[in-house]
Amino acid sequence: MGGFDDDDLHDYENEDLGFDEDALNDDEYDQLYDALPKLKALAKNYQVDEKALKEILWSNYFSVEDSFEEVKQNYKREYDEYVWVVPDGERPMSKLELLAQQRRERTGLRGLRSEGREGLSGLLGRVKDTPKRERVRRPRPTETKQEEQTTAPKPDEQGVEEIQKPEETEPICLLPPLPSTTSFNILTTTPSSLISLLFVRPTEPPSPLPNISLYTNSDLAKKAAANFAKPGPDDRKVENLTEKVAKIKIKEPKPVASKPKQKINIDAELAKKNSKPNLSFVVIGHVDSGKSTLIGRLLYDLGIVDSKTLHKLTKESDAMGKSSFSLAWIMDQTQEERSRGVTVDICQTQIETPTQKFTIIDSPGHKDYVPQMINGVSQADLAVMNIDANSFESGFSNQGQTKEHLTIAKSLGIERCVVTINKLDVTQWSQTVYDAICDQIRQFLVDELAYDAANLVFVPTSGFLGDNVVKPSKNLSWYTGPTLMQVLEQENRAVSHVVDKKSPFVMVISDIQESSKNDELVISGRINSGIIQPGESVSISPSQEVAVVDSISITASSVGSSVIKHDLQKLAQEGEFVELKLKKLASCENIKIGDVVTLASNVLQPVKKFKCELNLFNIERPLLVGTPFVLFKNGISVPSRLSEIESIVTKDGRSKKRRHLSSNNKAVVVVELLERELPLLTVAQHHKLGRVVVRKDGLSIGAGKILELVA
Ligand SMILES: Nc1nc2c(ncn2[C@@H]2O[C@H](COP(=O)(O)OP(=O)(O)OP(=O)(O)O)[C@@H](O)[C@H]2O)c(=O)[nH]1
Repeated sequence: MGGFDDDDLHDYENEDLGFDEDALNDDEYDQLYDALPKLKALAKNYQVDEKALKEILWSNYFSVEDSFEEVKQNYKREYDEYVWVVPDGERPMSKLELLAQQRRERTGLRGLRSEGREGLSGLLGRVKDTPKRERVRRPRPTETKQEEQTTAPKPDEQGVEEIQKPEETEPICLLPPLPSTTSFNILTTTPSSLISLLFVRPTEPPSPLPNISLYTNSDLAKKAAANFAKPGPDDRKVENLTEKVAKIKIKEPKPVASKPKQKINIDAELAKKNSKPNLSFVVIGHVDSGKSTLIGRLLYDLGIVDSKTLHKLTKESDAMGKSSFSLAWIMDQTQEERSRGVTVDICQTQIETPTQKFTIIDSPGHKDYVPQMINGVSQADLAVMNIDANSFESGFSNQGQTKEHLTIAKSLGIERCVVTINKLDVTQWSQTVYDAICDQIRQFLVDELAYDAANLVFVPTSGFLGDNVVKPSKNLSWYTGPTLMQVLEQENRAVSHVVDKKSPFVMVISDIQESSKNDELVISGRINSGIIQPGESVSISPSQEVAVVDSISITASSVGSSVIKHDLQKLAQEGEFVELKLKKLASCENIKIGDVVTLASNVLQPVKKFKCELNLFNIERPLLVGTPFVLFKNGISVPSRLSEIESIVTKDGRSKKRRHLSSNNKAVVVVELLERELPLLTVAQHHKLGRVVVRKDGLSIGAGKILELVA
């Protein structure tokens, strides 16, 4: 793969890459016209034209079976009686075939095409060749190593991999070049925005975490070599990768003293913390479904927001003509959010009941703020999908965000989901409406996203009036299940797990507060794995800055009290949202949101490329090697491109070569980050941090699991 600059990306936007019939060599022409009638016969009941069939054959290496699979996936079937099937021998000729026939008539040549027709072999596109001239055959991915060795070019045959003598000896006369085929448009009949993901249930459990091993200098090379030592189906590629991974250079961090300030009994401290399970949940859903109001109501009814505060917010919202937003303003705190009545960024708050702890993340529902919503989901264990019962269809349609949010949540490793059917006051508390919505959402979650039905809970609510949020509702007499708060307590117990204190410490920075001192900074985020104590030294990737953790604090409110407490911690553990005060930094400027903090003894090396299993949603244009997109990871976005398509994975688990990716494909690909390196973990190292979302032109087009890091 050669270099790729910004100009290339702009060029790509206006260019149709991929199939060009004129560029086929003779061998490919033979294969195309051998396979085309067979594919046409199979696809006769599908709304697909001949040009598209040719392109599909080309992209599937002329395999009729694979091409037909692609036709079935991407093209509508039409009723037999509407299809006028012309017998092959009588059908009108395409422009290409007409030219070929003219040529045959002039040369008297016979070709190889099956079914009694003369083939195009040796005729089209090669017309400028003289009969004596040797032809070049391009390599095919299915060719074996051995074949490559026997056909390896000699030094004086640069670029020529196999020399074929022409079989025909008759003189070939020249024809004008064929008009070029320009468009590559095989997915135009695909519904444009239906989001649907073929999700394969991960084999590893969602939590607790598998052991994460962050590699030190020599570990990395050893581990990579060991991983790749076993022979695989694609040995040659694996060997190359091993070589690349082994060459990763790891910067040695500057030595910083790493000793906890205080000697504590770690097990006792962890036992104390774990006596209260801790759940982080994100509220997602279509714009205006009532997410902020629902959270505001929860906080108010738990006594965390007092009447005085709510009264003040009601007066302020009244003054702005937005009185219905008073509860929402508990979470929507910025001027922009309040004046527009729309949540713009995530807002997070921690609360503590007598028996449990919760982190609540409010996310934006507007389609322009999906990146912020992705950030919120990546910090949560559980999603609460909030549905507006009064306008369910607009949120659930392909233009709405309900399906997109659910798809992203599942792709980012959220295995449990609570669905609140909200604003039921507007539907006169109708059970029929509630049941119908539950059925549709359940079907989507189970059938399309492969959620386990046992991990889904449905709750009817009115956030505005407070029905069934914390207090049971008198209006919902037909509902006998738990309130939303009771469901959250059940879920907290279900997801809680014992933290492995030996897991390496990893934390993604979600916020930074500057300090008046040059070598100090306060960073906050959720601890993704392991434990940390004041006094220990940390490394921050990608800059590899090192610092000492001076103090650790947690900010939370207790149920029944509106006082917000900032508690200093002797130790912090996985799952907690913390503020770390860092000292002795050589430079604060290099530290950014999305950076990854590890212990200084476990440096995480940033990379520019990674291999990943990419699950595509419904997309309008095929993805080809070189296609640019934006990668979302750790709360930041990075311009990237598809660097290599290794294979696509069929529904029955077989892998196939393919030159492009289309809707709902699952593929193993290599992604290249274009502007900066990122510190990444594979999905085997961390179930959640090893996942990415990709977007293009403002739409989420797919999600991936990182399989390997490539230098
Ligand atoms: N009738 C009724 N109205 C509600 C309910 N919940 C919220 N609303 C109203 O719906 C509007 C939007 O509420 P928000 O809480 O801002 O909605 P949101 O989902 O947080 O909005 P975004 O974050 O911008 O997507 C406000 O006018 C609320 O008063 C409810 O249960 N019943």
